[in-house]
Amino acid sequence: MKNLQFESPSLKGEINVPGDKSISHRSIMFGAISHGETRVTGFLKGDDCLSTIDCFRKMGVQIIEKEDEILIEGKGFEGLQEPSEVLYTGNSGTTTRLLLGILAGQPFHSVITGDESIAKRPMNRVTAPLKQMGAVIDGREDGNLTPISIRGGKLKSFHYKLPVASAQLKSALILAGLQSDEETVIVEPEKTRDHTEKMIRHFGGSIQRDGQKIIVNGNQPFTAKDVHVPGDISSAAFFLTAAAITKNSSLLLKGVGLNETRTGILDVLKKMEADFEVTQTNADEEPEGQIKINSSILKSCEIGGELIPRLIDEIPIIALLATQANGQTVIKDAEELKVKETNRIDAVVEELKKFGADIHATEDGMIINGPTLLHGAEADSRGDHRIGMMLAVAALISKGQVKINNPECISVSYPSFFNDLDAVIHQNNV
Ligand SMILES: O=C(O)C1=C[C@@H](OP(=O)(O)O)[C@@H](O)[C@H](O)C1
Ligand SMILES: C=C(OP(=O)(O)O)C(=O)O
Repeated sequence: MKNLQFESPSLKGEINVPGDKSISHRSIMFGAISHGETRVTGFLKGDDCLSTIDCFRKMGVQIIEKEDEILIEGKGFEGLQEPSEVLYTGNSGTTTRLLLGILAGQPFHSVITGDESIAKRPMNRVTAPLKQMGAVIDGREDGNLTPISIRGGKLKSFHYKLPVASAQLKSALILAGLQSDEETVIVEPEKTRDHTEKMIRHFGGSIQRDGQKIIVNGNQPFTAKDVHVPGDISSAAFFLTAAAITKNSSLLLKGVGLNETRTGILDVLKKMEADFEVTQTNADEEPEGQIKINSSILKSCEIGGELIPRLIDEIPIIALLATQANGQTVIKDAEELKVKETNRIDAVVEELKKFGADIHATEDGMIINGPTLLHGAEADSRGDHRIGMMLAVAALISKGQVKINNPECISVSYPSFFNDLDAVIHQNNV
């Protein structure tokens, strides 16, 4: 339980945003399936990414964790070994789904399982196409739910239209396709984060994109290459919101990843007329920059369509932002929120109602009327890191005490969240 109470806090100063979770996962995976030593800097030592390291170690990959870098001794796809233990993916959907794609091409048996949240998340979207490619997969509900066992092997050429816009599904199929002798063609309904594609090119491979179609050939050799992980814009989103909705705030967020498949939150801040400025500091394949944001007078907006995959993990904090915007904000086309760490439509709506927010759930999102004065509440992260951080930011503008149940889960994606928050708060703490 975390008790928070603030008196008109302002946020001032700088934050070095911790490493991007999606890129950190992929740095370990590509380091492992390439040949030679990969050095990763900026790696996010959050629980989810540590689960990825643990699974690859169980497959015989040597990974050394140092204070500020990770060293991976890559052995290629062919160097992965049959694990003698269950591969435990913790709370991480990304680890579970991408690993299934890698294991689909491996001629050995393994079992994947995770925590109680993972046990409820649909894996069919990945296991069904992987079975069609030739992997032997079983699990609860015919391979939909963990624990899942998989025996991979030779994979067939595959053309597949993704039924949902999911970077995890796309990436799992790409990782399987890389182990096939033939071509894999994937069509996505909407463009999702493209870190896997960028990693392939970074490690010396090739992958083509033609509109919504992605084409990848198997049997590509990957060569180790150092990876610099930029800061996670999904983590920065909590502080962007915190600064925008508190009075007399001015924050500088440094080292933020600006991959355009991830910057939907910036589009929303623009639509809401927030007072912020982005300066790109490098134009690498994964661009990076800094964002200066001040207290803002916000306007409501509509969020849906192609924007959704570009901000899917930011919706809980965007909902809080919307409680402080003038007018009605409508979030739609976001059914995918129901199959995250929690049902994030229900979790956001039910938890924010406890603070007095004017918010209600719809089939594919939520409707929020603002601005509303929030009051203290006893709230629950429900074991979902993004809900936990959203509640902590809500506490900044709530009159009275806020109690957050199970704040520990925040370490999944942002272990230093409360330290960073403490460092930028200027207030009369009660
Ligand atoms: O590929 C990734 O790294 C991720 C993709 C998204 O999930 P979906 O692919 O299920 O949309 C996102 O919600 C998750 O936090 C990370
Ligand atoms: C949905 C998330 O992660 P994952 O799917 O990897 O558990 C998230 O980080 O918000």
